[in-house]
Amino acid sequence: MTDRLTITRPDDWHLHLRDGPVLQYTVPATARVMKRAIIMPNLQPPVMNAEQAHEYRQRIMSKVPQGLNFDPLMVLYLTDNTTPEMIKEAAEAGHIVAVKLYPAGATTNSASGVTDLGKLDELADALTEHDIKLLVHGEVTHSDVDIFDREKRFLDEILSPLVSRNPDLNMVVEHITTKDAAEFVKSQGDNVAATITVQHLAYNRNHMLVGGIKPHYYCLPILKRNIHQQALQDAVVSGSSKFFLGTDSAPHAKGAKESACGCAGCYTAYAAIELYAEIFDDLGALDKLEGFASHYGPDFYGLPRNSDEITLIKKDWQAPHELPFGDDVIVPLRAGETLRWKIDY
Ligand SMILES: NC(=O)N[C@@H](CC(=O)O)C(=O)O
Ligand SMILES: [Zn+2]
Ligand SMILES: [Zn+2]
Repeated sequence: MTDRLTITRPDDWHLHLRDGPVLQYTVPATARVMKRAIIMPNLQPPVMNAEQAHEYRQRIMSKVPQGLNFDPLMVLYLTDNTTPEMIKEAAEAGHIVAVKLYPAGATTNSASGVTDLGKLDELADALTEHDIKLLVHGEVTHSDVDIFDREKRFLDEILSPLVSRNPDLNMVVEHITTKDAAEFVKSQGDNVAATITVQHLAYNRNHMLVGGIKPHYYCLPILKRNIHQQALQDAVVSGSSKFFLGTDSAPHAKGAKESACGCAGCYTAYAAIELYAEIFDDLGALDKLEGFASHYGPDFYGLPRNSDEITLIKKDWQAPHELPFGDDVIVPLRAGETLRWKIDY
C-alpha cells in the first residue's frame, strides 16, 4: 500500500481567484502548492486586454506570501470586440498565455461573452501566430436546450465545426463533464486537450440531488449522470496526456451558494492536490497522478515542467467547515469531511 507519494510540483490550469480583498485568501490557498495557475478572466468587468491583465496580475502578485514562487498565467476574456491586434499585444506583453471563450450567458459573469462564434475564425490566425491558446467554456446557452445537454450540443454544433475550419488551433476544452467531451478530445490531434475538475471526477448528479439538494456541488457545466463521471475517470486512469489538472476552483460566499438562486462554482483550491490524490488512490491510479497534475499541462502549453517536488502522505485530516472570505465565509467542497491525503510540508 502506498502511503507516501512524491511528485513534480503541480500547476492548476483553470482557476478563479476573483479580485479585491478576497485575493488575500484565494492567492495563498493556491500558491502554497501550485507553481503556476491559469487565472480566469471572468471579473466584473472582465479582463479584456493586455493592460487589464497586467494590472490584475500585479494585484495577485501583491498577495503571494513571502518565500513562495507563484507564477500566475493570465488570460484575456474574448468579447465581440476582441481584435487580432489585441491578441498580438497580449502576446508581446508577456505573462498572457490564452484567451477564454465564454458563450454569452453560459456561466458566472459571462454576459460580455461572444455572441457570434463565427467571429472566432477572424482571430484564429493571430492565436496560432502568437502561440496564444484558446480556452473554451463548452456549453451552448439557448434557453430551449436542456442544461444536461448543453455540453454535447456545443461539441456538435460549435466546437467540431470550429476545429474542422481551424485544424491547427491549440485549444483546451475546459472542465469537461461528459463521455462525449472525453471522446471528442481523444479523437482530435495533439492541439486539442481538456482540463478535468475534482468534482466531476468525484461526483455525479445523484450526489447533488438525491436525499436533499446540495448547493455546494452545483457548478457549471453541471454534474452529469454516472456514466459520464465514469468516462472522465477512465480518461485520467488511461494516462492520456490530453487530460490535465484544472480545478475550476470558483469561490462564492456561503450566502450566495445557500440561496433560493444559488451561484455555480465549487471551492477546492484549499486542498486541490489532496482531493485529486484521494480520487486517483480510490481509482487505483496513483501512478497516473503526476502526469495529470504536473507534466501534461506544461507540455501542452509549451512551458517547462516544474523542477521541484512535493510529497503527499496518506493521513486522515478534517476539512474545515468554513474558510474566511473577506466579510463573509466560503464553504469548501468536502467541508467538515475526512480527507485522506495531505501535503507533507
Ligand atoms: N464553474 C463554475 O460553476 N463557475 C465559474 C465559472 C466557470 O468556470 O464556468 C465561476 O466563475 O464561478
Ligand atoms: Zn467555465
Ligand atoms: Zn471556471
